[in-house]
This record gives sequence, structure tokens and C-alpha cells, in this order.
Amino acid sequence: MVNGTNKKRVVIKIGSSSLTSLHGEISRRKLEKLVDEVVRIKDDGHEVLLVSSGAVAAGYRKLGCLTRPDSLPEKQAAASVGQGLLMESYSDLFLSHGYMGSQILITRSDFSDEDRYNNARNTINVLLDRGIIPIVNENDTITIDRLKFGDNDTLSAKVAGLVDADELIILSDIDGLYDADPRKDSNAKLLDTVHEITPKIEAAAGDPGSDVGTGGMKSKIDAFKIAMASGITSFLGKASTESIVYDAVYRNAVGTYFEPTPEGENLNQKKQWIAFNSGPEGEVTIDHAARETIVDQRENLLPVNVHHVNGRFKKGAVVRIYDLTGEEVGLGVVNYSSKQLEQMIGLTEEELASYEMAAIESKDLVCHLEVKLPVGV
Ligand SMILES: Nc1ncnc2c1ncn2[C@@H]1O[C@H](COP(=O)(O)OP(=O)(O)O)[C@@H](O)[C@H]1O
Ligand SMILES: N[C@@H](CCC(=O)OP(=O)(O)O)C(=O)O
Repeated sequence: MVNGTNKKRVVIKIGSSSLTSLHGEISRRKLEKLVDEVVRIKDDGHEVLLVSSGAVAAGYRKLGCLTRPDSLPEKQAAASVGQGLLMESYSDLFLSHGYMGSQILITRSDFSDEDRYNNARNTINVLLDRGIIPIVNENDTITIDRLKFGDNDTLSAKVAGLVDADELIILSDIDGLYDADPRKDSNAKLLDTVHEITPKIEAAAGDPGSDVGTGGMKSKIDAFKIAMASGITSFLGKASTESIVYDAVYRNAVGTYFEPTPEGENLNQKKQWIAFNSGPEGEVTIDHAARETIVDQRENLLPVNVHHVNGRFKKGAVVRIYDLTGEEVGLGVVNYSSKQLEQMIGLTEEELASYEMAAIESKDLVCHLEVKLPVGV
């Protein structure tokens, strides 16, 4: 809630398929409908951040392509043309209602660096505090495939976590999550509330239904997992339904609501960064004894329990922790570099024991399990 009031901080994600015409270009009418809804929420005093796709769709014809391009350089060039046009339309429309929009383009590496991640939060907080509507998209033009968020669904959930949103609304071309892919199963039923993403739900989520969408239901499910673990209520509904966004904010909309994991179990912002954004730099495999201590009893990892180390990392890095069966048990922050850990593994039992005593006294143990798996994606 915003400053102890009942005003909400709401993140709304709209996909390409919900902003484009039949020919795949941006539809002014659809954009106007979205802006009108955002304006109604703003008029009620809520804070709104938009995550909008549509840069490629807005740009490809101006680039001279007859259909949406497939090659990465052409898509990036189309996004370069389209992002400006998309923002121009949003700015004009919001200004005509007395509101100001602002552009934020993000790459995955902006979020994997903790300082840049925190800096993005500070900037967005200033914008929201001052009544601006930040409009976020992936920085498509400069991001290489390997380092892309790739879809704006998970980006929107990560942004919602970043700004500690009360609600994430994902608008699509479908009126919610069905218990089976509705294109394949005509008996598929709409789910109105989801408390947990079960393997059955994951199996029901199929690929995009349109040529313009990138993520499909799979990336939306990943997004809801992130939002739920971050303590955020989420909603999936059909962008073209009248008053959908406004009704979703007041919990009156037809669609699927995803409940957050109970308070106390969800991740604080530091853990969200570790779980969803950090991009672990290495791996530490621990022995059987340690699995129980660090996972169940939440103890730090002792040097003697480190079985082996993979990758090169510095003190303070986030690493994946595996047990001896190869199962990933969680993510932790290491107190030693990979080089130091490798040296420890080579020590005699006697040398290790004295090392350990010193480590226990100084509370400088190998690693603390920050995030227990499975969580999110
Ligand atoms: N279980 C499911 N429930 C609802 N929609 C599903 C499901 N599985 C697959 N889909 C498809 O996912 C599509 C929405 O994803 P996508 O086309 O990427 O939309 P957007 O452009 O809004 O991100 C729907 O139109 C639908 O065809
Ligand atoms: N960033 C890209 C779209 C990426 C994306 O996730 O699209 P969609 O699946 O339609 O939400 C763009 O603006 O064209």
C-alpha cells in the first residue's frame, strides 16, 4: 500500500498481441483503451507502472518489412524505430489526460548487477512518488539473445518485485489461465484462483497463441511464480474486456488471480535479487551431512563440508549449491573465492580443523544458504 493508505502500487504488463491490429501493427484504438483504464486508476490515487511490449510491432513496417521479421538484427532495428513511436503515442495520450509517462529500457545485465538493480529501484520510486507513469520495456535494440529477458512477462514480475508492488496485472489475448491449452482442448476450464503453481498447471501452459507474442502461457506462469514468491498478488485477464484493469485493481474482474505465498514465507528484496536476477557465478557441492544442516537447520556451511567447487568466483558471489546426488538445494552467498575454497579442499583434516575453529569464531563460514529451492524459476 502507498504510504499506509489503501492506495495500491500496480504494475500492468501488456503483450504485443493485445496492442496490435490484425496486420501486426500497433493499434491506436487498443492503446487508447489501455491508457483510459490507467487514467481511471491514477484518478483514484493508485500508482501505476506499465510494462509494455510492442516496439518491434510498431517499427517493422517503417523499416520496410512487410511482415514481422524473424532475424535478430532486423527485429532489433525494428525495435529501434518502434520504441520511439510507441513512447510518442503513450506520451501524447497520457498528456491529453494530464499525466506524464516516462521511458525505462532495461537489459538483464542491469538487473544482475546489484548496484544497478538498486539504482533502478531508486529512480522508479522517484518517478512513482511524483505521479509519473514509468513505461518499461526490454532494451531490445542492444541486447544479444543470450542475455535477454526474452519475454516481458518475467520482466514485469521482476520489476513488480523491484518496486515492491501490491499487484501485478498481466493483460493478454485470453481471459485467464485454463486447466489445459484451450486451443487443443475444447473442454478446458478457466481457473479463477491459483494458490500454488503445481506441475499440473505447468503442464497445461502452452506456447503463444499468436504470431506476435513471444512468451506464451509458459512465460506467464514463470512470471506468476516470481510474483507469488515475492509476496505480490497477480492477475491474468483479457486486455480487450471492458474495464478489465480497473476491475482487477478492485478484485472484480473475470480472469485468474494468483495469490502470493503466505507472509513470512515469501522472499525479501535481497533474496528476490539472489533468486531471480543475480545469475549465479559458480557451483559448490556439499556432502550429505551438510545438506541437512544448511537446508533444514539453516546453519552456515563449514569448510569441511565442501566437496568440490566449479567455476571462478570472488568472495561475495552468488553460487548454486548442489548435494552429492547432483540435486540443486539452493542459492548461497560465499565468504571465500573459488580459489580459496579449492585450497581448503586440499587441506589435511588437522589443518582444516584449525581453519574451522578460526572460521567459527570469526563467523566467517563458507557460505550461507540464502534461497531454498524450489522457488520461482
Ligand atoms: N493453459 C492455458 N491457458 C490459457 N492460454 C493458454 C494456455 N496454454 C496456452 N495458451 C495460449 O497462450 C496465449 C497467450 O500468450 P501470448 O500469445 O504470448 O500472449 P501475449 O502477447 O499477451 O503475451 C493464449 O492466447 C493461448 O492461446
Ligand atoms: N520487447 C519486445 C516484446 C517482447 C515480448 O515479451 O512480447 P510479448 O510476448 O508480446 O509480451 C517488443 O517490445 O517488441
